[in-house]
Amino acid sequence: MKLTDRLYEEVKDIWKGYLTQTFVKELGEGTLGEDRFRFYMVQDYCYLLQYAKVFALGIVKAEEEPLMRRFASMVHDTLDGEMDVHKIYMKRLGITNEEIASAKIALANQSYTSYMLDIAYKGDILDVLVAVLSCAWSYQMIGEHLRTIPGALEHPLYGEWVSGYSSEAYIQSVKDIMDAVDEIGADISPKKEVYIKEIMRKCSLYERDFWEMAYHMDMGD
Ligand SMILES: Cc1ncc(CO)c(N)n1
Repeated sequence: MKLTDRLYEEVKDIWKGYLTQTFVKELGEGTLGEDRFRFYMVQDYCYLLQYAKVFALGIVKAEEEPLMRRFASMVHDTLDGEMDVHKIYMKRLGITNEEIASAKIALANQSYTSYMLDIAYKGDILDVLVAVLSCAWSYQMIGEHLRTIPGALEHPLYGEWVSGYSSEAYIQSVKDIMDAVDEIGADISPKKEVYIKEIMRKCSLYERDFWEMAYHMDMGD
């Protein structure tokens, strides 16, 4: 079994739960309140800026040019691929750059991004990759699930989100991360495997909390 398969085994129960969380369910059904989605967009934009920095730490820690380039393209995929979806929504929802720049980051968001950055700062290349794996891969799973709901792709507001997170380009960017995890993590010790499984699990729990935070528009203060 590949390392990514073993990591998936660790978190699959948590991931299944995402599909029944109110934010994700209502997003798929198209009934999610626009105010909740707007809150999510602002927070997720802030989240992705930090997430891009986690990849950037991969560039810093990579010893060889080809690996540096792989992380550089992950930074690019985030800032100029995934965030294109956010930019479309910002325009539509009237979220300005000024609003983003002065937005306060919600507690659950701050805790999650601080955790990923902490793991990445103190760890190695594999830790960097595993810190972002749950985020990227679980969004693909959610996108692919929501896509099967009749009308979800055509929804005037939420269709773009569903198509973005189930697109060829997004799936390829997740595959790049998974391939790197399987290559770099091919011969790790049992002790190291326990350590990265814990990262995977914590990030998956933070994802669950992020969906809850978004639905309740909860700044945590
Ligand atoms: C909170 C969160 N997790 C994962 C992703 C996917 O990168 C995202 N955009 N936001």
